[in-house]
Amino acid sequence: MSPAPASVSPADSDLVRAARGLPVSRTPVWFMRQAGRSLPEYRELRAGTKMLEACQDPDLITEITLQPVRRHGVDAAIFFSDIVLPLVVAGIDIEIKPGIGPVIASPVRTVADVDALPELDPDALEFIRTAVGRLVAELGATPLIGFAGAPFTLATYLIEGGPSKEHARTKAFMHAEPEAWSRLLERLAVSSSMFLRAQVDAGASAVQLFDSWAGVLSAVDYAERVLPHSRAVFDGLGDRDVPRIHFGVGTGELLPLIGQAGADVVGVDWRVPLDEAARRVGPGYSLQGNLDPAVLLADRETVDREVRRVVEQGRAARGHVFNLGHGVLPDTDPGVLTHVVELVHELTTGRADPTAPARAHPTTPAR
Ligand SMILES: Cc1c2[nH]c(c1CCC(=O)O)Cc1[nH]c(c(CCC(=O)O)c1C)Cc1[nH]c(c(CCC(=O)O)c1C)Cc1[nH]c(c(C)c1CCC(=O)O)C2
Repeated sequence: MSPAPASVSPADSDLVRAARGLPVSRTPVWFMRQAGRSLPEYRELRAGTKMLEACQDPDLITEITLQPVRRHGVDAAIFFSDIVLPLVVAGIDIEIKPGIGPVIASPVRTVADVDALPELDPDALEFIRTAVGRLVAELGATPLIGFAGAPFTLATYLIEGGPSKEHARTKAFMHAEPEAWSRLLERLAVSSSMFLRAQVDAGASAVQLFDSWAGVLSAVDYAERVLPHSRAVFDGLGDRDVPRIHFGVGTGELLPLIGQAGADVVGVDWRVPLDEAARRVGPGYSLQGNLDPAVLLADRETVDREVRRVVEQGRAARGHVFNLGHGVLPDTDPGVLTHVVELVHELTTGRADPTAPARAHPTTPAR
């Protein structure tokens, strides 16, 4: 692991600088779902504790968040929690079932269901502030990314009752009950924003808003019925000076819009190469992504080739935060993640001049 130099503060880290389009010492790397999933030390620590209980225990949150930073030397920690956590704290009956995802006991199907949703009390987020405070003290110069779920993606879980491929009930509700839809998303924006503020006020150095399933929408529906509510989440941060990352899967058609929600960084999945993504998002945004997580299951030569391609294509962006195009798959060998961090650092160290040729043969030892 190669920790950031002690003299650098998280606010001046490569992650924050890349997010703002400022020069970096090397391309920063972190992985969505780096905590949990593939790490044996995570499975050991989590054994016997339900996911949503772990997310409310400051000791477990702190330790699980730190595990991938220690092991991989990533350039950022992501707060260990879940997008549904604010809803759970508000009193909605949700369980995260292993291998499935969030399951809602009483799905939101009617206008009355929307109006009956409980509100989140900011005082109930004290454990979040405690955990973030501890983490920031432990992390030193490594930035902590706070996160929340975007209103649309949260609405899909509430309306479908659990994970879904088509999101048909969600889209039907959006079209059939436009007023209740907008009330639902407004309320979700309030709780996601509160969740983000709790993390930032306790010391998180950047935030990511996950609109994982926004890619199922047309650009028109997204622009009219979803984007304003995502913008409300970011607006709720007021003048808190932290970079804002906004990510969704399958958002190729939405890339020109995603940034307009108020992002500094647009997260891109593997479907659109980063040089093309840079054209689609337009000037004024950095990019995050976009190695296909499935590539990490391939041989080392393939991994290296794809990492190099992403690094090269990322040079088209104002700033590049290296990441996967979606979360780490559970079967991923943690050793490969560590290798990717090392390779990206090696390929980009001392490459302040983006036109300089990449080294053909990195010295990273084979597995
Ligand atoms: C859609 C979504 C959810 N949760 C999240 C999203 C957006 C990101 C994305 O698109 O992947 C966000 C999330 N969930 C989790 C984190 C922690 C930080 C990190 O990224 O490392 C983050 C940022 C922990 C988690 N969230 C979950 C786990 C696995 C549960 C476990 O370890 O028992 C973890 C570590 C559970 C979860 N929670 C959710 C799903 C779909 C699942 C997967 C179920 C499974 O595959 O087991 C909802």
